[in-house]
Amino acid sequence: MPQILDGKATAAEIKKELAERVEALKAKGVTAGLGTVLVGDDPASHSYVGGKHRDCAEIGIASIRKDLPEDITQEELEKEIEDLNNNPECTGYIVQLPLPKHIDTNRILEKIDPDKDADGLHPTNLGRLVLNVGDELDSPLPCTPNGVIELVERHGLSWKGKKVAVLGRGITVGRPLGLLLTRKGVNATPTLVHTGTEDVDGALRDADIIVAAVGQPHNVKADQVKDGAILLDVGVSRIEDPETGKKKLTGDISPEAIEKSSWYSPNPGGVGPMTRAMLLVNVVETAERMAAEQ
Ligand SMILES: Nc1nc2c(c(=O)[nH]1)N[C@@H](CN(C=O)c1ccc(C(=O)N[C@@H](CCC(=O)O)C(=O)O)cc1)CN2
Repeated sequence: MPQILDGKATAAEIKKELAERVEALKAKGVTAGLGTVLVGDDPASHSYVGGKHRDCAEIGIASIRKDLPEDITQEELEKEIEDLNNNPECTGYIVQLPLPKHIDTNRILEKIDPDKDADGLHPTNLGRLVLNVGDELDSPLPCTPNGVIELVERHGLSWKGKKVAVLGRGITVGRPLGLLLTRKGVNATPTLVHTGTEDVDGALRDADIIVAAVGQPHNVKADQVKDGAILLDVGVSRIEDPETGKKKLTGDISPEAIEKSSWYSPNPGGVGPMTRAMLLVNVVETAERMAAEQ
């Protein structure tokens, strides 16, 4: 019977720890403040950003919210970014992804002040992750990959020496996760599996741990998973529930594959809540660095 990697409970534990650090910052006269930039009307993005602000309120972090129209120009959006760079009440911020197609996302990410980058997606911070394999990092880590690592470790499991197949090579999950897995404190051996991979089945069957982040419902099948593997389900899809006829969230891993695992993260309730918790970690750590420099 597979055991559950409980993201909700683990995120709650992390938030409790962070609330104490937020209080300690306040005692030093520093209030951490998260800014969010949300462009357009995508309901899922609105719901994620709403969740981020609720989390902040729960642990005493202030909120600055910029909800902007779908037809905003690149130049106007860059001005909004500049505004957050210069706002002392905003100690860290994120630009909710994806952005509309007419916006150059990489140029926007590059405009974020790397010292206020709460998502760890600025090229300087990704570069620090590439350059520094061994020592403690004093820069933010991308939230979902960091949440995946933490979720496994907080259940008493280790990545050390494990063969890990990461399904997907996107910028918010697959690519940075590959970098995190090879850090000296983690010491796993990742294989990035993507649309150009010839032997997908072989790579998955060989893996001790599979992280699936493609957003295709039940894409990982039982015959692709070795008995006792650990399965982390990151991708999200909305499918029709055959019993109710209503849309429901589901992950990339099929129920039959989960049956063969030793541990799995449910979706929803696994990596999603950890993504939110790791954002709070970045906001608190950024504010702590600012406080230390005062
Ligand atoms: N700037 C960023 N954009 C996006 C990121 C990111 O890390 N930074 N990741 C995703 C979306 N995301 C956060 O922004 C996110 C996704 C899912 C969840 C979550 O808690 N999901 C719940 C289910 C929620 C529901 O019921 O709708 C779960 O898995 O239990 C949180 C955050 C893309 N964009």
